[in-house]
Amino acid sequence: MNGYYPVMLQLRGERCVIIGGGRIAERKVQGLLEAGADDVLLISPQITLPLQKLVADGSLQWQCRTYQPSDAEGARLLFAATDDIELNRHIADDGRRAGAWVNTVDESAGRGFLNPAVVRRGDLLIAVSATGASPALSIRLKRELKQQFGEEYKYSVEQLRRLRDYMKTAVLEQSEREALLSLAADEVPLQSGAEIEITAWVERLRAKRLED
Ligand SMILES: C[C@@]1(CC(=O)O)c2cc3[nH]c(cc4nc(cc5[nH]c(cc(n2)[C@H]1CCC(=O)O)[C@@](C)(CC(=O)O)[C@@H]5CCC(=O)O)C(CC(=O)O)=C4CCC(=O)O)c(CCC(=O)O)c3CC(=O)O
Ligand SMILES: NC(=O)C1=CN([C@@H]2O[C@H](COP(=O)(O)OP(=O)(O)OC[C@H]3O[C@@H](n4cnc5c(N)ncnc54)[C@H](O)[C@@H]3O)[C@@H](O)[C@H]2O)C=CC1
Repeated sequence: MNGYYPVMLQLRGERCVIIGGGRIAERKVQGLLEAGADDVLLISPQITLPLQKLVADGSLQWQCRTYQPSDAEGARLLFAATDDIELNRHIADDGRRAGAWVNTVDESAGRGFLNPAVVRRGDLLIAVSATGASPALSIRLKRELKQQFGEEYKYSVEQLRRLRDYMKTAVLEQSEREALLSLAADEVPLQSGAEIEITAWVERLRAKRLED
């Protein structure tokens, strides 16, 4: 079995290298930038118009040339995103030898990582993967999740974070903190509006806990 282990990576300061500059490379670059990656290098003799715009505004570094094996060196994440399966396989091998995590956009995948379909609502990040069996299913589930977890979750998760930060110092007993945070999570999605007054919220949750 080829298993998969989900993780949330922080990419700030980490070098991400994409080989190829077509529609698929464009989607990979967009995903990286949405995740806060700030050292993204793309190598390709041709790139799409949206990619050119990202180069122009400084979000993306571009070397206008074909791939060479040393490109894998120093990459944390490496994307083999050309339209040449053989070449993608070579890029993947070079990348693994250089110690990078490799994403291959075609069936030459082999060992490495896959990109899930992603819904972002502020700090809430929902990722779905059919691990290669069906990108179409991942896209459908993403559409459904977007409807189920609307924009109001951004506000809700912000408030939950504030509450939790506050409780770390204000509610010292761990079992109580856990119970209150669990009750607060049950209240989500919150009606978005002004910032919730935290001490009143904690008192309300305490009262609710006693009721239960
Ligand atoms: C294994 C994986 C590796 C990887 O790329 O990470 C992979 C591989 C392949 N995709 C192919 C096809 C398509 N992929 C998409 C779309 C997405 N593909 C994504 C991920 C993944 N795709 C990984 C597995 C994820 C999983 O299974 O859940 C998404 C979720 C994330 C992303 O790419 O960032 C993104 C949606 C983003 C969004 O909308 O949110 C579309 C639709 C479209 O482009 O609009 C099509 C056309 C329809 C179809 O074929 O189903 C092909 C055949 C290529 C060919 O025919 O030549 C291969 C190669 C193969 O399977 O052999
Ligand atoms: N993973 C996924 O979600 C999907 C993957 N695919 C696969 O992705 C591949 C790429 O698709 P597109 O981006 O639409 O293709 P495309 O033809 O638009 O782009 C290919 C890019 O690779 C570059 N390239 C070619 N040779 C190169 C080299 N030696 N060095 C550096 N760059 C080079 C080209 O200049 C071009 O920018 C497809 O062949 C297909 O197998 C297709 C659909 C979805």
